Amino acid sequence: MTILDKIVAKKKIEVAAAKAEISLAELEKYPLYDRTCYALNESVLHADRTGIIAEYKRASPSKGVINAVSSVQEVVKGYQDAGASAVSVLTDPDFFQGSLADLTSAREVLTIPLLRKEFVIDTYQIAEAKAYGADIILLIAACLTSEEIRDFSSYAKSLGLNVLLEVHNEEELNRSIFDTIDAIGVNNRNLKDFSVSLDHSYDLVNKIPDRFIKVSESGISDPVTIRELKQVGYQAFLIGENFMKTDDPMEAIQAFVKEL
Ligand SMILES: O=C(O)c1ccccc1NCC(=O)[C@H](O)[C@H](O)COP(=O)(O)O
Repeated sequence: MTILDKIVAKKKIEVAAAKAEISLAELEKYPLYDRTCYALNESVLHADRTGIIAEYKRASPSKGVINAVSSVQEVVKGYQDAGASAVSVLTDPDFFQGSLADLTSAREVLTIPLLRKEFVIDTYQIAEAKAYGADIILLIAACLTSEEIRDFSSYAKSLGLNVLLEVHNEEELNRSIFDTIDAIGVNNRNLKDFSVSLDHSYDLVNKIPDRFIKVSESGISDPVTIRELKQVGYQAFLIGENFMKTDDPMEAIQAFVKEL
């Protein structure tokens, strides 16, 4: 069983428990559910922003605890002030020590798009994303069928959310392209064995149609890499650990941005 299989198995139990506790009808009455989302493409293409989607990440399956002390509001506000185009907040409790409360805390201090970084396997989680403050949902091709990607992205768009599709190889890309997707991210990390290689981004960039925002995800730790990825066609860059592993993620992103 791969780590992704374990995460998805646990997620099914978690989603069933959430549905039993709070119905969809109740979620739809949450104050944040009734709101216009910030547009990911506008923020990424905005001249004053960097293209960085900066992630709040306490822990991960590959690294264990990364940062147990920095508060979510302090960090995401620092990311925004440094010029991030969007912020990503992990909401998985078991493998990443995240929560929906983190998402709402981030929403309270942000005026840029907010991604619910989650393993979505059910439309209920998409409604949750809206109700707890996200503007963007992630659909990971490695744990979804083509039909699920079509249906989930269509439902997300009906709620006014932005959709980021994550792929790791050409097979996943070719079976996952729908007009209800806004951005396509190439994950440089293999979610089955944790190996990281930027070659995945370089290999796939020209196979992604230009109408989608192109995002390179994971394993980015050097501003020079951003310049190189921009040259081949990427507009956005998902970075977590490089900032979160420091004592001061706000200072770390500022220093990084100065070198771009
Ligand atoms: O980060 C992990 O160990 C991981 C393991 C299994 C599934 C997903 C995982 N990470 C999620 C992500 O995609 C990253 O948090 C994100 O792309 C940022 O990556 P990084 O800059 O390398 O922290």
